[in-house]
Amino acid sequence: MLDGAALFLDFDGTLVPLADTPDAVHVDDDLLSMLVRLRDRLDGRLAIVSGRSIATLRDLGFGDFLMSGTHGLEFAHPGEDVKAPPRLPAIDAVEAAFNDFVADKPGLLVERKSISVGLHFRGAPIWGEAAGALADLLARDHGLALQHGKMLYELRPGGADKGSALTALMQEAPMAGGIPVFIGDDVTDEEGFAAAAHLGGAGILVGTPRPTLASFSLEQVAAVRHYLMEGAAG
Ligand SMILES: O=P(O)(O)OC[C@H]1O[C@H](O[C@H]2O[C@H](CO)[C@@H](O)[C@H](O)[C@H]2O)[C@H](O)[C@@H](O)[C@@H]1O
Repeated sequence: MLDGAALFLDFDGTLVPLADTPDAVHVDDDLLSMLVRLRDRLDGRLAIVSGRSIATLRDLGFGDFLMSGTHGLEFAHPGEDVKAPPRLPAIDAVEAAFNDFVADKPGLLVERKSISVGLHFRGAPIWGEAAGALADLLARDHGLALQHGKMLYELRPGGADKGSALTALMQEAPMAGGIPVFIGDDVTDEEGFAAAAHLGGAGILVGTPRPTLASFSLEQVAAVRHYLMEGAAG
């Protein structure tokens, strides 16, 4: 089924299971070597499209891959510099406000990212509503985009999403000419599903069924890995 595809892969919750904290995920060598084999079969048409920053994705082992990071704001080809907007002073102000908020609330976590900042409440779900209210207020005060995630609120510059990333990458080598297939699990992946469908391809939703713009589904990360492995083996 993947023959002819231009494959766009989300990271957290798609290639690796969700973990308690952002730093607790593990990328195994088997995953990386399988993705390399699959990319070879697809004549290079494989990209990682994540909410993570490209710096973090490179640290996790994806340095050799075409990538878009921070929900469509960053781009990088293997071995090349990251193309990204600058880190705004407003992001530093939000990070300071988030740090004040979490100071007396064990379990909450502030994730400093290259050009954005996340407030995680997986470790203290009781604070989810208050975290959302704060994130919403700060987004409006500072003119930033509020990105919803899984047990996460993230503030970032607007003007891009995973759909715009897919559309941009489809216009150039190596993705151009393929049929776009976007695999992801989160709400931030919905724009990717929509853009893939708009260009004649499709989205694949990972995880529990929900209203989605994806046309297909896979039930969990293990099923994604199996599906990709079969694609890599041909
Ligand atoms: O677009 P993705 O690759 O799925 O990245 C989205 C966000 O993923 C990370 O947060 C999520 O995964 C964490 C580790 O499993 C989990 O603890 C957290 O609850 C999830 O929301 C990452 O930390 C964010 O920066 C990404 O934006």
